[in-house]
Amino acid sequence: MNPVRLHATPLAGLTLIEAGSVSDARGRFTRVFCEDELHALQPGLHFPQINLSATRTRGSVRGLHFQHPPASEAKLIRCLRGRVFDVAVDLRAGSPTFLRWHAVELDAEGPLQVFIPAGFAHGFQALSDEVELLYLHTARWSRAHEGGLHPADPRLGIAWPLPLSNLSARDAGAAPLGADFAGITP
Ligand SMILES: Cc1cn([C@H]2C[C@H](O)[C@@H](COP(=O)(O)OP(=O)(O)O[C@H]3O[C@H](C)C(=O)[C@H](O)[C@H]3O)O2)c(=O)[nH]c1=O
Repeated sequence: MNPVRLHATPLAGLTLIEAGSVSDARGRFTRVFCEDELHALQPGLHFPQINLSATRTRGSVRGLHFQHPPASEAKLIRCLRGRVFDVAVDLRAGSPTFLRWHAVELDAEGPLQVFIPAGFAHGFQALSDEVELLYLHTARWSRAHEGGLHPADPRLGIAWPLPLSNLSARDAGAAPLGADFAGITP
């Protein structure tokens, strides 16, 4: 099996994971997560909740979401079907890259996954129809601690590849970031 490779990004802790896989005449076997291999990302990495979303139409956007402390969460994201423009925004109070975003294209055929540390907001745009995304969460979902940003928030300036579509009422109604927003301490 090809070894897993970790790639840093300009946002400290946000890491691209080139998952280990082996291909043969039958197809491909991919190791999505291994405690030992990904210990370097976060000691004691543990995922009490795993979610799966299916998005039907190209251009649809889900997010940007995060959870406030004490329910702040890191996420490991894997595209299982189609292709997405996956975005993480640094919300960590005092971070030198506060409110900066970074995006990566993930697709079901490639080895790339992304690890998003606690303190980041996450969202994605479907670049194909029929997208499925797998999320491994380091915290349980807590409606009381949910936070959200509008994907078109002018303070973020995210360069989405396609016109935004199919936002949920929650995402479309997300309040713009106030000038006084100082971030979260995960
Ligand atoms: C996350 C979650 C949600 N829910 C309920 C809440 C809503 O009634 C429904 C859909 O949740 P939401 O509209 O937040 O789903 P998305 O807009 O697809 O958000 C997801 O996609 C973006 C990109 C993310 O990063 C979030 O982690 C993830 O929540 O499931 C649950 O019951 N359990 C859960 O763990």
